[in-house]
Amino acid sequence: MIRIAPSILSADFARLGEDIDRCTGADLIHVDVMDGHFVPNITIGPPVVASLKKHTSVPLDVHLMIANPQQYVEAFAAAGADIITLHAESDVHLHRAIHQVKALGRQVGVSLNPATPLCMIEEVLPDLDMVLIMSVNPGFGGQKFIDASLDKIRRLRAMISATGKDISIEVDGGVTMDNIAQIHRAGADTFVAGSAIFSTPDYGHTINALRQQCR
Ligand SMILES: O=C(CO)[C@H](O)[C@H](O)COP(=O)(O)O
Ligand SMILES: [Fe+2]
Repeated sequence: MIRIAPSILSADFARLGEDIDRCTGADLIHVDVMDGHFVPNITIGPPVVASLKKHTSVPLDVHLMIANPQQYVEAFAAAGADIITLHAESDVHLHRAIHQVKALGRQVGVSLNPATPLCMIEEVLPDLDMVLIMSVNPGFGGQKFIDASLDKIRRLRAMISATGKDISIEVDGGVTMDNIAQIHRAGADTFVAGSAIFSTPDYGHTINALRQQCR
């Protein structure tokens, strides 16, 4: 399975619906939620997710880069998030937060910053639908892929194999036409791409080309 998830952080917020419609072939729409505390940037909240839900049938992949995620999980689930991903660094009670998302009937992911080791999720890995490896420091689009992420993805794939469960590895940050095949070979199956898609004239064509690079 290969999933391409355009990150609307790089879309034109004044024409969000139109930009999403132009993402033909997208498997997920990646929604970056930033609060100005956990990361040094502010983006969007549940009302925008609710509007997107009404606009598109593509599943919404909500990446929470916020402090106290447990306080907001219910609102994002009610707004229509299909996958809710929290950062391991943002909640010392990660187990509770994961089970809060599951109890709301949503798929759950946990994200790790580039400096956070894989052992942070060892105890909760079998509970997860997805692990999101940040391949840039979160907060902004258009940054360069951190090459050390490749080895981290390989080690995570081995950890997942040992669980015997079907857990996705999503990679977010600096994914391009030039490196997506290498990231796929390392073990990732879900690819977030913001600037690599929204800086091109034909988003659908670029999504298809990114997928073809993995084949
Ligand atoms: O979570 C994110 C940043 O914190 C974004 O999803 C990510 O940066 C995508 O942008 P690009 O593909 O341009 O790197
Ligand atoms: Fe993201």
